[in-house]
Amino acid sequence: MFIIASDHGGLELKEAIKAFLAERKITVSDLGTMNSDSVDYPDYASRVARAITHGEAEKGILICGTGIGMSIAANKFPGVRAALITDEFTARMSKEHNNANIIVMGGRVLSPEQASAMVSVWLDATFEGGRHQRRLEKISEIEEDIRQGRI
Ligand SMILES: O=C(CO)[C@H](O)[C@H](O)[C@H](O)COP(=O)(O)O
Repeated sequence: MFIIASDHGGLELKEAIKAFLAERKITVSDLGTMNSDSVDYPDYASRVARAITHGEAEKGILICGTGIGMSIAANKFPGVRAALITDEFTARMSKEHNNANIIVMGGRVLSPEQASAMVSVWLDATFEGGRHQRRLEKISEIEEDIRQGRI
């Protein structure tokens, strides 16, 4: 499953990305927010990140004003690799090197055209594995150390 969420600062960009994905016949589930009322980004980061942690979704998109708060919150969840991307290069790297299962963007930073191109690059890219897999395993070891109370 592919899921998306935003706060009020990312609402407009979320709608633009949903329209772009619909054009490409890609199904995405919208976990909110659904209107421009002010909300708290950790609540929406949690909806997407929790689903990734529990294996209920394979990939997600999060959008707030800058993308910063969503990134901080989402990366608290085990197994989540949420990448704050800023352009097509970081979008591609986030998959090829980091195997990001969530991309995060700033609704007050990017135009709909920029963001759609970045989503497209991320969806089409492939994780390279190899040395990058070794590095991801080290991140998983950090998570395990935290779980076991060693950190
Ligand atoms: O998390 C953020 C910043 O780190 C997001 O940009 C939020 O969307 C932003 O903080 C919301 O700000 P607002 O003044 O409450 O609209």
